[in-house]
Amino acid sequence: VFPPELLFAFTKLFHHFFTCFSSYCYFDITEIEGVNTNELYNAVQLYLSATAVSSCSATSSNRLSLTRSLNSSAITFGLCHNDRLTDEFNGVTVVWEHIVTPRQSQTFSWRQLPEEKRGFTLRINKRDKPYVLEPYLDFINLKANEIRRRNEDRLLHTNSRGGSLDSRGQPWESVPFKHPSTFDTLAMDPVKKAEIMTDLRDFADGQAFYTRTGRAWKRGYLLYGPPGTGKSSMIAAMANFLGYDIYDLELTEVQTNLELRKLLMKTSSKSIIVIEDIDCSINLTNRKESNGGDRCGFGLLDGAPDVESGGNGNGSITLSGLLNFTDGLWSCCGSERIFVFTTNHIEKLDPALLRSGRMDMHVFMSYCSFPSLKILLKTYLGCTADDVEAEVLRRLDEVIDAAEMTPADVSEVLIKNRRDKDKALRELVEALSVRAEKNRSELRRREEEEMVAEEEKREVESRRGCDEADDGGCVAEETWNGNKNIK
Ligand SMILES: Nc1ncnc2c1ncn2[C@@H]1O[C@H](COP(=O)(O)OP(=O)(O)OP(=O)(O)O)[C@@H](O)[C@H]1O
Ligand SMILES: [Mg+2]
Repeated sequence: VFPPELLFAFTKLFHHFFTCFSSYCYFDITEIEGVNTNELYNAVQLYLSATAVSSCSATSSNRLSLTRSLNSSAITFGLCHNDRLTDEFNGVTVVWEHIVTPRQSQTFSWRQLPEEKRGFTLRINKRDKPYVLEPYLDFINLKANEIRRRNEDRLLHTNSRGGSLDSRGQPWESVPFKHPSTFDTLAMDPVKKAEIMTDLRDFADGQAFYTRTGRAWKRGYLLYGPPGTGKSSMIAAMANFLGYDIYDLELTEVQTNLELRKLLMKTSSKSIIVIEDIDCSINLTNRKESNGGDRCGFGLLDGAPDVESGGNGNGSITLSGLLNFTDGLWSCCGSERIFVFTTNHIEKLDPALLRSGRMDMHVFMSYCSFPSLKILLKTYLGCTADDVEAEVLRRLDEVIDAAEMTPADVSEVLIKNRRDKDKALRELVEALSVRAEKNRSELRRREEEEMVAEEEKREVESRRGCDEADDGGCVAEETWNGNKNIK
């Protein structure tokens, strides 16, 4: 009945009247501001998605919307249109309302806008506003970033172009990281595994501790052991456990210490920086030429010379360059980073690289032990120790250590026979027994060889002793005779 102008004026007046007497203040956070997406809207949406699912009863209805964005493996929950949610922060209760209204027909815009106008309205008591609003919004941003990281798939970065930059000024190339390895599937001693998981959790939650103790927020792990014992799988499990990205640093592609430093500066926080096979990631022949005769190239190996042509770190990668990379001033240009080095030969590495502060935790990845075998049986055959015949279990326990088989070899036997559990176990016992017998006979052969060598050595020594004794005897006699003669 009202003409539109009058209705508008009336609404405005009512709103003004209402605001004057209301004890609440309202904040509108619209999805699009002008033509730009409002970051705060996205943050609030993510934050409320976590709050909504944990407190479904706090919403004004029992309905939540579900979404999954492209390439994300996580599902997010959201408030339905025009729904409300009550939240609490520092003892203050606030109310969120999700408001969706149809957009008026568009005239011209540089950007196609959605058909609906979406926004959140935050209701706070006026007396709480001065001390709650800002910290609450900061808190929301922080939580939203955490959720974003959890929802997004991990990224695997690599420096395949060495240290040179692409058109966006990035030295790293990235692909989605979808390695399925987790600590549940990793076969290793459960006590050691729990220790590593606690260490990682303490590290991730340890910002205050690192600040208080004046340490850079970083940690180094050295994974060492024979090939196929799960070093790379462990790195993937670590990344999945913490939700960190991985930077796989190919050292052979990096030419200078400066490039190495630039690569480090371009890594993000909450990431794992990996150098695999650190003892042999260098092409010795190429390095020999460019280094002008440095026999070990990078000088990473124990006792190798640390030649730095030019003296300013610009000539080639050196041990000192790598040491600074892991524990120098530049290593803390970001935060919350883990360095992981892997090697098959720990004894070849320079002690400086292994010291605490650089490699804080040394993890030996061993041949398959009985506890590790039980984990593999569970993941590959879906059976626990109780499902396996006592005699078979006893036999496995008997031969597993002597067999010195890697988890990679054991899992190969299980993969081949995964459809027939009994056959898999039979073949595994067979393979382990054969390997154990081979190792034992090899050991016997070596012991016999050592015994023979020892025997020969003793014989030679006793013959030499005898000869010397003979020689000594003659001399003594001669001397005696001589002396006697002289006498
Ligand atoms: N401890 C383990 N737990 C579960 N699976 C393992 C383990 N060790 C090896 N494997 C299996 O064997 C394969 C090889 O393992 P991985 O690449 O992690 O070994 P590695 O120690 O990194 O070997 P290398 O020293 O040759 O790089 C993987 O596909 C993995 O499935
Ligand atoms: Mg590996």
